[in-house]
Amino acid sequence: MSELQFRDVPESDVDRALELWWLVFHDRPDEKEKRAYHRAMVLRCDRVGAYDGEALAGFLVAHRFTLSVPGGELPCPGLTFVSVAPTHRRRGVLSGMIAEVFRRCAGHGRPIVALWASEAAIYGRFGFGAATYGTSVEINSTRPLALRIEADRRPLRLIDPGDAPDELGPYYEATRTRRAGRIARDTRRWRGEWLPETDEDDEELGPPRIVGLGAADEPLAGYAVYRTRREDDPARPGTVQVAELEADTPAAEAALWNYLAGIDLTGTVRAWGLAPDDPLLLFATDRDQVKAVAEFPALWIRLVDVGAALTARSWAAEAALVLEVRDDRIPANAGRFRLTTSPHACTYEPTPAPADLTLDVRDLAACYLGGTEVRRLVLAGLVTEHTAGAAAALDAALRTTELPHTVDEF
Ligand SMILES: CC(=O)SCCNC(=O)CCNC(=O)[C@H](O)C(C)(C)COP(=O)(O)OP(=O)(O)OC[C@H]1O[C@@H](n2cnc3c(N)ncnc32)[C@H](O)[C@@H]1OP(=O)(O)O
Repeated sequence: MSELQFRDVPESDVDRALELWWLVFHDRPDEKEKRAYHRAMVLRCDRVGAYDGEALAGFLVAHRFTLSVPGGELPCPGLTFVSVAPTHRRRGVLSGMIAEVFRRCAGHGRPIVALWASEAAIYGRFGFGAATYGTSVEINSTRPLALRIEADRRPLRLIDPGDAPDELGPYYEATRTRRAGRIARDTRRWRGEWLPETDEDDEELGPPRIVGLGAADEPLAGYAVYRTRREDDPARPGTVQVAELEADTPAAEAALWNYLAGIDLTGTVRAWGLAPDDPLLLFATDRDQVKAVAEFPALWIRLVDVGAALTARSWAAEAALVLEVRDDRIPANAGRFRLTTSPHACTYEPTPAPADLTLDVRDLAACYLGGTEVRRLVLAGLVTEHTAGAAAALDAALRTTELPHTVDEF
């Protein structure tokens, strides 16, 4: 292996980069239409290649996303298609590509980077922390869904997927201000990622269906995007697979779950990634009927420029704390800094003062959107609290009304 070079992947190399992606994910090259879709998507992204001479040993792309953070949003490269040739594994190819991404972000107004990990063990070493979690839920819908609250009685209506970007887009945008961790979706993303006729991960599922709450001349009060699976054996009921459910109120949410659980010829509703604080988990009468079957780290965040990231979000309470941050990949983040927060302002300045808390940059990333409590990390032995009450003070400042959450896997 000659010395690796980490550089841009020109358009002329995109086809072999896609071949590498199919190879490492044990996938079959897409059919023509899908191939063109992926090619066009990759061309819209920033691209990093690891070149061993002329051979492409590694590849990744960064979507140019905008991510909601508490109180606002930030530009956020979204890493995906991370692929290292099987001939070049464990020789620092991924490490070199990630370092190149960080170089491109630092000082360019991109203080955070996000990804979904193929394996949870990979990205912590690079300073990524799991910033949102998903809860997979399974509902036994062979009997009526038992709920402790009254469902909203407004009419339900089916929405043509073709109209979804216009009908659901503005509603989804509004939810981004409620929950951190959500990426802005343009029409192309709605159509390409959310509403393709065939589900990429499960081709046996039917086409996308959308139900909205509220009459056609009323503002939407909630919606669900779902697909159904028909069983060939008439003795076995089918499945409703929920991709996304958003609602204004618990009553609106109850109406949508009632609808999904009531679809004829189905006996199970599965939702793969609800927010851990989704109201369904509390207002379901029978938690044997509505079961949380898995919890998983969803969106991973890296604070590439800790100061810029911290001062860009809003804060729920006043705090004045010295943080000692460890970051062995980006030295500018490492050291002691005084964090001063209030609901109106935030400063973050280097200081020689002794630390109240010592923490790794990956753990700060896990707490950044408000999804993980610092106190829990102290209890787990990951964060050191030098001043009693410092973790509680930081938690009070980080707190958000609703937990961060996203189902926009990329
Ligand atoms: C955001 C996304 O796209 S996620 C998709 C990630 N890609 C895949 O899973 C496709 C198949 N796998 C691959 O292409 C490669 O094995 C990769 C990308 C996971 C790793 O690439 P490599 O070039 O081998 O990683 P690299 O040599 O830089 O390893 C860096 C460190 O991570 C560790 N590491 C790498 N892969 C893994 C893994 N799968 N599990 C645990 N640790 C890992 C290495 O041991 C090394 O540890 P060290 O720093 O203690 O020595």
